[in-house]
Amino acid sequence: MSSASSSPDLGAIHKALSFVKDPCTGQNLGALGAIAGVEITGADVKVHVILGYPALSLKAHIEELVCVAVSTVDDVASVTTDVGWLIKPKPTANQKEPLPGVANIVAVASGKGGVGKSTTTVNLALALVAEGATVGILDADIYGPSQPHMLGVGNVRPQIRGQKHMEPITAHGVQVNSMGFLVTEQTPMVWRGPMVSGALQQLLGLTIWQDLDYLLIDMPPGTGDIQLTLAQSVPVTGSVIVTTPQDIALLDAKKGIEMFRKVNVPVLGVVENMATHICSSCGHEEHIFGAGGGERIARDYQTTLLGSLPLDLSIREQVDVGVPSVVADPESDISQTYRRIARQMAANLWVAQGAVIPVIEVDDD
Ligand SMILES: Nc1ncnc2c1ncn2[C@@H]1O[C@H](COP(=O)(O)OP(=O)(O)OP(=O)(O)O)[C@@H](O)[C@H]1O
Repeated sequence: MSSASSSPDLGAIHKALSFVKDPCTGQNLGALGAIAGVEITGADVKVHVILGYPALSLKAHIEELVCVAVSTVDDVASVTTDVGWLIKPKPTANQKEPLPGVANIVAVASGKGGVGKSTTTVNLALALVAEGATVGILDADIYGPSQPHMLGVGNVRPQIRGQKHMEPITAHGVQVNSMGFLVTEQTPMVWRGPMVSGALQQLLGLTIWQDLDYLLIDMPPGTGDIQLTLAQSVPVTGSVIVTTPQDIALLDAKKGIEMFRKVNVPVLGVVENMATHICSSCGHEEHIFGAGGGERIARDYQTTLLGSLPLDLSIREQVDVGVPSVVADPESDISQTYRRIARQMAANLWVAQGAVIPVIEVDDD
């Protein structure tokens, strides 16, 4: 900083900002189009930053990075900054019309059943809310619809509006509707892909979603006809694959990645669930389902390992009573991991150009 008598140069400020990297994408804020404005009043500078993903827990950190960078410019006396976010709809490869009230649809899928896809979906949705987004969940897991139960509203039914429209149920700040309200325990067995996709489209279209930045779809497990038809029949903007590090689950997860690539839905990354277990008596850490699987699959398929969750009693207990970890214990390591994964997923969606997402350093904030 030099004399404050003359005004700082705008070009020099932008140059300084070009060295500020967004912690999630690793790209500079200027290249991301995130510098929404620079106001110079005498020697005072105000920088407006608008990110394309919710980043409440990174806000202060990014503001500091911006202030430090701009304060090195000649003739700057003071810097203030304001980091916000605006989540815009991304176009989809299948060019389906966007749903009213929904900016982006993210399908959460797993090849294998029982790997924790629904548990991960609900915690990621709540993590996105905690980071400052408006979020809904469509429970399309016809084999085991569990979202209303995991959100503690298993006994509530959506309100019908004007004969056929449904109001989603809101729980812990997330809007939710479920295919479980349409099916009996027997129906999934006899439904084929087109029938499921028809029911899903109906449910999606007839639910009055309120200004969602993200609608997460909890997909049925598997990579067959049903899942492929689902992925093609709605305007899906991105997908996330949940797997355990076990070889058999990884094999199925690969099929999931291939399925989404086939229909040109960007794979935003892989979440490794039940990666380790820490014994509650002796504290010994074990890789029950094997080690490094998520990282391998992400590397082999040029996608991102968004993060790993441990096999932890609290995760199971908290969804069982309808208060998932991110709400039950927001400051815990587990909740922070869900929030980091959610931010990275949303940031990857922001920069997604096509089916292949570059491998990105996940910043440990
Ligand atoms: N990280 C974890 N630690 C401990 N328990 C977990 C974890 N993740 C999920 N679970 C538990 O594992 C069981 C299966 O999880 P979940 O229902 O989320 O799996 P899913 O992949 O959605 O299953 P499905 O294939 O039936 O849809 C649940 O009882 C859940 O509470």
